[in-house]
Amino acid sequence: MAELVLGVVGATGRLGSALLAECALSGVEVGVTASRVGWVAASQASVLVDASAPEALPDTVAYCEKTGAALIYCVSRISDDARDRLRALARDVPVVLADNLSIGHWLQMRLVRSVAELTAALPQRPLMSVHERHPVTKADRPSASARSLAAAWAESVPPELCGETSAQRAGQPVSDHVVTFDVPGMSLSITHSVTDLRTAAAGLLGVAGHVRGLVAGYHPIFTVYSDVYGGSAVTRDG
Ligand SMILES: NC(=O)C1=CN([C@@H]2O[C@H](COP(=O)(O)OP(=O)(O)OC[C@H]3O[C@@H](n4cnc5c(N)ncnc54)[C@H](OP(=O)(O)O)[C@@H]3O)[C@@H](O)[C@H]2O)C=CC1
Ligand SMILES: O=C(O)C1=N[C@H](C(=O)O)C[C@H](O)C1
Repeated sequence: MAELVLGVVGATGRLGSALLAECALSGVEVGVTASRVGWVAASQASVLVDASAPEALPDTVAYCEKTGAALIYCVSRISDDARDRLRALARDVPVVLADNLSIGHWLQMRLVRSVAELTAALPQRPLMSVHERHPVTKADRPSASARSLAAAWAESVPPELCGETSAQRAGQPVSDHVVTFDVPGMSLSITHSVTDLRTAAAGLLGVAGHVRGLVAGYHPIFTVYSDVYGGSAVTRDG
């Protein structure tokens, strides 16, 4: 298989620049960068990462269709129309939907599923709620990660046990996601905090080679991490 060459759409942004820095540290070639100013292609990317904004999707899809590059899509606001375009692209190339690239999010998702399994036979099952916090600069709400956490719980419990998802815009970069399980007289919370987007960039580079070798199709980042780092509790996250 050819060498991994990354393309980064949104290269001047918070996540994109963390990715470029991580590529420089690990010696991964970056063949394409893009921002609102335009696209710069020094060599053909085998994996394109879109860490930009919903408006970039047509150019991103066109690049992957033309070159066969796999796509890792990180933009957190995905309209129904965008989802349809991504699913259509996934007929031809691997498309990874990356709601949250931090390994901590993968662990938190797995813990939510474990709590669902462990509480299935309890006389009273907990109500789960999700709270997410991002800085005031985050454009959308609730976060993609918060929606995935709520969906993971909803897969295996009745609707009355699915509590609120709340969103707060305040505080430090980058994010907190807290899932809380309540039964009368007791609460259990599991918190995932990200303080530096380097963790997201490192998570992505850890699986980029694997993504390049995936078959065409729609692959949630949750399943990618489960494939690479083990375990079998695999369902959807997007
Ligand atoms: N999955 C994950 O782990 C994470 C996901 N995200 C998500 O990634 C996305 C980007 O976040 P963040 O880095 O904070 O955003 P920033 O606002 O810091 O950066 C946005 C980037 O996208 C570029 N851009 C905007 N519009 C276009 C366009 N039409 N064509 C090409 N490039 C464009 C900007 O270019 P310019 O400089 O020219 O404006 C800039 O490089 C968000 O949806 C965010 O929620 C963020 C962090 C982690
Ligand atoms: O915009 C961000 O910063 C982040 N967005 C992602 C999300 O919407 O879940 C992941 C992480 O929380 C950082």
